[in-house]
Amino acid sequence: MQKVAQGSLVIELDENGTEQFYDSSLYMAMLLTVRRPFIFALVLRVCESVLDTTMSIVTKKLISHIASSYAWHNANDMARSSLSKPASLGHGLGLAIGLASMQQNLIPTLAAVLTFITYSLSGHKLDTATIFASLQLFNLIQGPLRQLPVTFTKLTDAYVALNRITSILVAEEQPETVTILESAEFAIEAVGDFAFETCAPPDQNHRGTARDDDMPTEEGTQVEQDPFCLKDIDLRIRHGAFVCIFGRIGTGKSALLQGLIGEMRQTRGHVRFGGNIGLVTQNAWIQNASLKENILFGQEMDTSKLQSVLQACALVQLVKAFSDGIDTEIGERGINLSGGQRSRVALARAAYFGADVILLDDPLSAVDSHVSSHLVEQCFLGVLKDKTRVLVTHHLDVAKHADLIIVMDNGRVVQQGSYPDLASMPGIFQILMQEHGNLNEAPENDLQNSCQDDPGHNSTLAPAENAVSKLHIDEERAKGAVSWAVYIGYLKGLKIGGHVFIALVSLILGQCAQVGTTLFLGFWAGRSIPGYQDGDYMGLYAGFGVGTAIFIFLLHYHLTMAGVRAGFLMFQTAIHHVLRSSVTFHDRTPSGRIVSRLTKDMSTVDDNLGSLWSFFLSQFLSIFGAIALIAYAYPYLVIGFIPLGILYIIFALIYRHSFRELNRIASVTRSFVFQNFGEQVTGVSSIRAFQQQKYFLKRMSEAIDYESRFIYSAIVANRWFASRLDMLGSLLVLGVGVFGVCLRNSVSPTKFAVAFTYTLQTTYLLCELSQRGVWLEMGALLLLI
Ligand SMILES: Nc1ncnc2c1ncn2[C@@H]1O[C@H](COP(=O)(O)OP(=O)(O)OP(=O)(O)O)[C@@H](O)[C@H]1O
Repeated sequence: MQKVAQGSLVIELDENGTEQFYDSSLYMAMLLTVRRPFIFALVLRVCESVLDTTMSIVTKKLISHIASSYAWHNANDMARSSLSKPASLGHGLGLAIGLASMQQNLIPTLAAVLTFITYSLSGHKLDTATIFASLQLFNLIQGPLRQLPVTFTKLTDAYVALNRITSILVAEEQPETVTILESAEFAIEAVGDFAFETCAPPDQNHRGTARDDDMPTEEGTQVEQDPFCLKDIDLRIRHGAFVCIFGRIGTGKSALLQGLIGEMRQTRGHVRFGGNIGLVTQNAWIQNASLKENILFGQEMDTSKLQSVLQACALVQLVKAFSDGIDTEIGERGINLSGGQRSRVALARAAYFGADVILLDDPLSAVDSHVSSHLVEQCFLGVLKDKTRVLVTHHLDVAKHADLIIVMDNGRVVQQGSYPDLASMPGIFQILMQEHGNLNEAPENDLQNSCQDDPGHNSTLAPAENAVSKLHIDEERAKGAVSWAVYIGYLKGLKIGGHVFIALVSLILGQCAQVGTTLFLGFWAGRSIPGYQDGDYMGLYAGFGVGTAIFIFLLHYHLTMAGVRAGFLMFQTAIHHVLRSSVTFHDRTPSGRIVSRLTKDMSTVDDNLGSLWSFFLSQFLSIFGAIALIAYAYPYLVIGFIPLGILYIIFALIYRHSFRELNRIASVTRSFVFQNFGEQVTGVSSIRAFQQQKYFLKRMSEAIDYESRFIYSAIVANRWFASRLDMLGSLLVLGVGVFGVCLRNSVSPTKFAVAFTYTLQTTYLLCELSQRGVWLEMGALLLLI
């Protein structure tokens, strides 16, 4: 005798029978199993491709399109054309997932059918002990078999992710070309050549424009194809100097600042700063945080310093205009500021930071002459007067205040010197001065006006009466359970009723066929159908097996098709709405949140909803089948189900509530991670220039930790529930075992075997059912948001 022990179950099998049985069953099971990983790999590839396409559409095309042009009018066409590729992939995906899911569910049934037929054909007699002991073994391998493709998928997933991450990890790192030396003789010493790695995208490329208008040259046309270079740079700027950089557009003024801070590849020479650096970029970078956090930038709060910076940067009026004052959320998470306001906030950040060298890339471009004069007077020549300031600007009226003027042309410094020298010297600077008229007249009045009008002179920061209230929308988080109306709306709205109906019918028939198969095995073992020979039993049993296979295929195919169709329709609708929604919506909804919704959350709906439904429904019916079979064997045992059922409901309710809420919060916090990441990528040059990498890395890891906290709590909730279900399952098995022993004389071994087999199965199914039920609700929840 050989003992096969699994948990509390010990099955005793006859040695000959066991070997024969193992031979036939293992070959069948292996035959069916080895094909599965390949199908799953195929499905995975298709999924990856769909997800990649979708991600690129959402992040690159749509969101950037929305942000840049708000082109609502052709939103429909765009959504349709953008989605045509994923939509065509969807049908193949439906079929592949349908087949894969069918295989997964079919294998235990088919393996059992083929095994018993093979066993019988090889001249062995099927009896109750062999049938139900082997059925039990099939049930036992069912769990690992289900896990196998999941594990394989996860492994492939990890492999794909690793490949992608590797390409980022092995990417060339930016060399530290910038040296900061407090004791250096000059505030900035830059000697050498610099080059961009690639050509600028057409919309950023000024070179054509500048040359076409002014000096079209052969050189200009040729340079178009090569990345822009700065050549023969030789700058030595003394501490505390105010330097202005002038030149026509696209001549390399901003590039010079980028070269200095190491954002261009240095092909020759060196850059040395005599103190720490502050930077204001041309497109001012604003964090999704409060106005105060944007200005403080991780520094200690100093109220009087903040007041003077706000006043110098002409921000007092702005602060007073908000009811939350300096604590108002700005950027994507709050109020969107105008270009001029953004650059003044960035300027205030640089001024508050207290860096020794401040690089200012055209902060005056988006402000009128009135505010410009205020900034020059109060900020550049005021609070920053002791710092080394390098200002790129087209405002030639600032030139007279400069200690040093640098003129750029075609990536070279063509002139440098004091204002009187350059103004009297023939050259580009003189031409620019002539083109812009005599600039010595205007600013005086402007300056006076600015001082009178500017609320900066009123030092109080209390909100004005007509202050704008906070516009920041906290990410909504639906509460409570998902109502049936949502599910019905989902079915109606997505026009998948036909698929769902066929799936339900197939499910019921498939379940009947499955239970029938088990019962029929009992009849076969007892030879209880009069006039039936072994061949008849075999034929009918095979018929049951094929019937089950067909119904399972129909179930999974139709549910997957419904899921895929629903997924694409929802995605199309979501994209359509995002494109058609008002400017206010986009002003107030962070793009990180939209990207999170349209990618991660949509992919959860795509990947899981269809298969979750099919698992949920089939397991629900399996449990009914199992209870019916147990009731058939031991009607009195059903009474014992009642207290266990009550306990199960209590545990399930507690679990469902916490698991659902934890996942909801995790989904909301995930948006912050996306937001944080997007924000830091946009502001990477500022972060590097200010040397704030550590501070931002810390913020990012805090955001990830915060999200993980809820994910781990959800996993703990899962284990809590699973352990309680294990306990209930063990009680159920104990009950059936005790009944089996007590009623051994009145109940046939076949009946006991059927009841025992299904009791063990029910335990596993109950656990799966509850967990998938909650996941299903989570999927439905995503539809609400
Ligand atoms: N990130 C980049 N990558 C590659 N090339 C770039 C990049 N940024 C700018 N360029 C190229 O460098 C040239 C100089 O651009 P830059 O921004 O320095 O001009 P600018 O003198 O500051 O013009 P403007 O006055 O309009 O700001 C551009 O014509 C463009 O082709």
